Amino acid sequence: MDAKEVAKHNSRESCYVIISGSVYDVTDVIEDHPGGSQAVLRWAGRDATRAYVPIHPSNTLEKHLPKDKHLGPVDPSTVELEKAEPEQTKPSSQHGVETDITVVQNLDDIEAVARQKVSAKAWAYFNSAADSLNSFHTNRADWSKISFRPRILRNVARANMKRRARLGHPDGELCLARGAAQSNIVYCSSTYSSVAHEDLAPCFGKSNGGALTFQLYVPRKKDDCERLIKVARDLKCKALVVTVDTAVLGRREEDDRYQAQLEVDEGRPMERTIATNEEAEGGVFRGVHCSTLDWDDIRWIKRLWGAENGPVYIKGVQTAEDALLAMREGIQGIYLSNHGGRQLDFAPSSIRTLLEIRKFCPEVLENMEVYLDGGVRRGTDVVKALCLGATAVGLGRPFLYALSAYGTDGVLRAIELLSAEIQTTMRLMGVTDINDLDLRHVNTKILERELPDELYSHPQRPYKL
Ligand SMILES: Cc1cc2nc3c(=O)[nH]c(=O)nc-3n(C[C@H](O)[C@H](O)[C@H](O)COP(=O)(O)O)c2cc1C
Repeated sequence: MDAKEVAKHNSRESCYVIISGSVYDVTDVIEDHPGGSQAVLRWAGRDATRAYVPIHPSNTLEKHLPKDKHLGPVDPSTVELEKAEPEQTKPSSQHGVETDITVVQNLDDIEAVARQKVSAKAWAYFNSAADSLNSFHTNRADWSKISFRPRILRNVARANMKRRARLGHPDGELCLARGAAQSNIVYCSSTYSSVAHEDLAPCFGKSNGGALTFQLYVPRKKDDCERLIKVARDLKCKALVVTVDTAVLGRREEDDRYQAQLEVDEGRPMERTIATNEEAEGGVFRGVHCSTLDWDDIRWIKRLWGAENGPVYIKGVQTAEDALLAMREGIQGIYLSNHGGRQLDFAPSSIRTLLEIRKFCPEVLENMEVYLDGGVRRGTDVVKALCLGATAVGLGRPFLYALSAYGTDGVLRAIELLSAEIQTTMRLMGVTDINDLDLRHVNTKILERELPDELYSHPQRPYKL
């Protein structure tokens, strides 16, 4: 096909794109695209290879686009070369000098290297958070409201760091999976992993450690949901982690601003659809996830997954009430998270939610696995979470940064640094076994003062869980 012919199909009504020398009719999938319709329409009638390839698993088109929409090769002599996006790559430091991996001493150092290395587009995506960034900043600030109560004169020459944990949350790429497997860490692969799930699974072969779990964004169509759960089951993922805090997508302004400016610079301003929910259709608002998701759906998902395949966890719990409801529903574990501050602004940090659970329904901690993430950057953060009863913690951005800065080596370095910090913290607290960490070892008074006095209740309108 001639590229001029492709260029005619440049609208919502008829949308062709060129990817790696082939033409595809993507008209029918515009509305279902996880990045929103604009992400596709931006490339309507054009060569989308450079935008598409880095973030999609290689088999995506085969899997999601019917064969009759694969329109065959484009005549290469008719394709105009697309201008490279500005700032696609940057020197590794302001002075153009590589920072050796041995120089980075903590996760913030790694983030600083990544910031220098990644494209402006990637930075905007990784770093962005909702609205005024309050949740994002609180996630880090709340850790400093808890202090330790160290004990002295204990022999800490040996420290046991092993703990039975079934879930963590580094975000998903092949290097992350390899790093997790090598370091015996649980890896939770995103629904939108840019590496096919089938390619991640072998990293967790018999001779390796760690475990693969599957994060599920519930799509609006039931059969899409069934298909995803089947993928997770077929790959023998050890747990299903259902993300429940994305009924609508938070507004990540840094990311949106970056994209919009790019369009303006290229003379193609975006459609002004952002603030309205007029596109909402079939129970979906701003985004592609199911906006009608409720406890009935969770029951359905649990049945579909099957108890014999491992636990189902829900990710995005932000109150004691919902933790209690999850327990009553017989959910095996909850994952306290505000999505790294990317969803609701002014959401509680997960450590605050954990403290709230301790205060109002400590039985949750006896009966369920409780994971958390958000702003975990130091071994001291991890130790505080464990003292308060978390089963394990997850990290999002730090591993994206580690991967961006140094590939798999960066992931291993980040794990090494964090692990060393945890050990040092434990020893300086006089603790030799990670399983001995408990409430005795922390002072939570400052953060406790900021918790509600009670779960809201009104004489005429009694509180409904
Ligand atoms: C770039 C990026 C992509 C993310 N993608 C997903 C996702 O696909 N599914 C999900 O449940 N959470 C996703 N999250 C949220 C993370 O799983 C995690 O909850 C959060 O990043 C933890 O906060 P932290 O980045 O401060 O460690 C994403 C976060 C970032 C920064």
